[in-house]
Amino acid sequence: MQLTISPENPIEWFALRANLAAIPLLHIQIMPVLAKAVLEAADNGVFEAAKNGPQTLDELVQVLNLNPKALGELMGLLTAMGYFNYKNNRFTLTRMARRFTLKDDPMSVYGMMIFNNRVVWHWMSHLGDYLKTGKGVQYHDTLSPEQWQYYQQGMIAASNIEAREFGLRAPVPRSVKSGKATQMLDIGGSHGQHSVVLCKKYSGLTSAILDLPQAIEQAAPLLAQQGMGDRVRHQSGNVLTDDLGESQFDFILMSSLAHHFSPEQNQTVASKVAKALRPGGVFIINEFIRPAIGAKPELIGSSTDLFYGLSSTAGNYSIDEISGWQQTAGLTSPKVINYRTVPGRAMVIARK
Ligand SMILES: C[S@@+](CC[C@H](N)C(=O)[O-])C[C@H]1O[C@@H](n2cnc3c(N)ncnc32)[C@H](O)[C@@H]1O
Repeated sequence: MQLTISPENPIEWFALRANLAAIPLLHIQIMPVLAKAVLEAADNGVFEAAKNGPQTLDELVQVLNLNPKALGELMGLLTAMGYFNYKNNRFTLTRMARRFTLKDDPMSVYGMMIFNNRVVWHWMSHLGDYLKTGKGVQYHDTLSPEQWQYYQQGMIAASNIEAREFGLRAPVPRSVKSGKATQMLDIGGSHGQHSVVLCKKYSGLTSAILDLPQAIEQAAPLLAQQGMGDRVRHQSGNVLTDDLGESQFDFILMSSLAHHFSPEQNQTVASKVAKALRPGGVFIINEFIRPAIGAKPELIGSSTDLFYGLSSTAGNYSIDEISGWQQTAGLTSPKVINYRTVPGRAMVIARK
């Protein structure tokens, strides 16, 4: 996906064509303000305050206890960005804002906004150091319990967008469909959304979510809300150091974890997975994909690549790299399913 600048009149069109528009000013002055405005709006309850209908600025000021001048500026920007409509002195949430910013919508990214505002935003000032040293924040080693909570809530919000499509399109072994195969392993599965959609779809399937103890402490209440009981349960551990056993699982998923690991670590995990799968079993690596060198640059794949470098010293990988780990581990029939709902993201699938 590309974010493009689209001219609204012939003069702007001409300025762009004639290379007179200072595009870097948009990136350095406008875009950081846009991002932070949305994050602070969510964190200060601005979207929630308009949930039940149109609000005047005065009404918002009173409910939110914010400075009238500053909130007026914020509301103007949020309106320009398409989060609110303004008519008869009142602000009304747009359809887009209602779907994605309110806490209780199933597609909401609210948790991600809080994680980004309270935790991730501070990492950005580390980018210059990262460029010099190549060493990222390594946040899995440093988060406080409160930050782990924002992280897990952020992850469930991010996965809400793709979980439905994952459930519809993830290929499982025939034995799972027929109810004969029963065991799934969800590596770094956190909140368990991916396991939950599959276990709801295939009534014979149960899933173990392998994650770090600090993550499980905060993710357990999120999983409990799904009401899956023992069919989807947490298993405390570390995939880099734990043995995954032999011929135990029919289906193994690793979603959004490969980008935190080096290629060598991913190869180690793929080899453990190959051993832990039963014959005919399926291994899916679910990831944002880095466009192959020489391919058309793509904004989501490229920006998440830099972001995962900054946050975990790793990054995105190409389809070839990911399927290479699977094949080196002895798995076959690599196949790719590109998400329709999340641009730049794919399931890379292999079988034993
Ligand atoms: C970015 S989140 C992805 C969560 C979920 N799989 C998803 O797709 O939404 C990465 C998860 O991997 C876990 N994790 C990180 N390092 C791990 C390790 N060495 N072993 C197991 N889990 C790990 C984190 O605690 C976190 O819950």
